[in-house]
Amino acid sequence: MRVKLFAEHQTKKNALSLFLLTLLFCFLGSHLRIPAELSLFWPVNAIVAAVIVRHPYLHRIRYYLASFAAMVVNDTVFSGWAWPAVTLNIANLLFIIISVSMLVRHYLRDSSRTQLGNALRIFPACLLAAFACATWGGLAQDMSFDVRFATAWGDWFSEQFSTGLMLLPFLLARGWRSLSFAALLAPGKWLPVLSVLLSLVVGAMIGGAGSLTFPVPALIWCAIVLPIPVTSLVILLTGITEIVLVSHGVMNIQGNDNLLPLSHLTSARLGVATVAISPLIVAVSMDAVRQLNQRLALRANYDFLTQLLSRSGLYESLKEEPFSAQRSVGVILIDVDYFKAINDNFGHDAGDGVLEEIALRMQKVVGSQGRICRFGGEEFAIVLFDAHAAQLFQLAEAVRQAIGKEKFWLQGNTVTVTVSLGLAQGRAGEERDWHSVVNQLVSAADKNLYLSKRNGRNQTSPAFRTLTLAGEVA
Ligand SMILES: Nc1nc2c(ncn2[C@@H]2O[C@H](COP(=O)(O)OP(=O)(O)OP(=O)(O)O)[C@@H](O)[C@H]2O)c(=O)[nH]1
Repeated sequence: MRVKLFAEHQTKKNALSLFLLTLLFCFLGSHLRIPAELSLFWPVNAIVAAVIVRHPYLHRIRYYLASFAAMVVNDTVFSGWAWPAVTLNIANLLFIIISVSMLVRHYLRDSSRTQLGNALRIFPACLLAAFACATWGGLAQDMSFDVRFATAWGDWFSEQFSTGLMLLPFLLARGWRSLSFAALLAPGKWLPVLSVLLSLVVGAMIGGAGSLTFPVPALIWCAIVLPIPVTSLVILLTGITEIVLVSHGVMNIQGNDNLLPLSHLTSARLGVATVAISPLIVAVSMDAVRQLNQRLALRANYDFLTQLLSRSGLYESLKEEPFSAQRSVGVILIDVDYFKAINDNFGHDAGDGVLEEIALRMQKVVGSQGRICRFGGEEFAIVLFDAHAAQLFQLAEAVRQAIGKEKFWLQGNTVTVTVSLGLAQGRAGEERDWHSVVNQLVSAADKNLYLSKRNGRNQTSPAFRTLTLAGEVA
């Protein structure tokens, strides 16, 4: 049974749940204090912010006050603070209010496909929220604990900014339910996670300023192969581990007393190298995306069966043809005669074979004179630029004869296959691109093709003596 902590119209339940949730994480956060007044980790602010962003009806003053009350209670009871419990927690409240205000609208609007956009918004939200929080917290700590403002500000800012940046992407990530845990067990998926672990160990052994960056390439590898929710979890755990290792002196970023006898400079150099590898990994992944796009474009622009241009491929290729209102363009539309009978008598595969063979024969005849495209089903089109009407007609006749003259071999039978053709020719005139010119010529050629069919098939219409340049298409 799932326990729902929040429901839209249950004010008391929502306030109590938020109070208890805040109290629980404040308690945990307080016990991470080492040994000074402030915590090593203060996850409460990011957690409460994420809860409110996920349940936007909690974005109300009363719920912020419930959360604030829990923080004050925790500090009063467990730390014995009185006035500082109020002043310091206003800083925490500022972080929550500012980050929620900057994220709540986008979170509702963004679909799971725009998770990246979501993640990118978290950066400025954490920056501003941490800035405000650190400024108030620094002043409050200066007054209550006599700590220098600059030192306190630095502590607050770095802690809130890093904790927010680590926790919020994880807490706001969508798509957990659609994850397949079996798929995550594939070596390709857990190897990058293992690399993150190894780089943390190596970082701890080498020490020095560069060691913090060692997991970066492995994290980018995770980002490339793992789903966003899992990547955000790995990033969160890596960040927490590094902070804990540094705070406990295991990862010595000062460069002294490291486990291996390596100098400060060696660590820095290794860190720089690690940072340099990361863009390379991103570049490799971008290249893979580009190749995929090219393959998809190729698939859309070419007909799988005949390897001729598809209809969209034809129109796409027309964009490369220099446009001029004076140039003439011709269209030959070709339709196989009684093709249904071929399918019915010899089967669909034999029909496919005929289409492939027709494509080959057309390519032999047309060569580089024009563009051939499979226009659909058993219909083809040839587009020819700057040709006279006579050339267009002669090419159409050559195609018709190349197909009709030599028999086709179908399942041990020789079969004559013929085609009917329709022609149209014109100039751009008022039109602004070849796409619309050719479109209109195809309609005209289709009417002529119908004439060829009606007059007995295996012929070209109009006959040469009646084919004249149609003039301007428009
Ligand atoms: N094998 C095969 N058949 C196809 C393909 N695309 C369309 N067809 C078939 O082509 C046939 C076209 O039939 P119709 O439009 O009746 O024309 P037809 O039999 O060629 O007769 P006419 O055009 O009037 O001479 C249909 O049976 C379609 O199923 C394909 O890719 N492969």
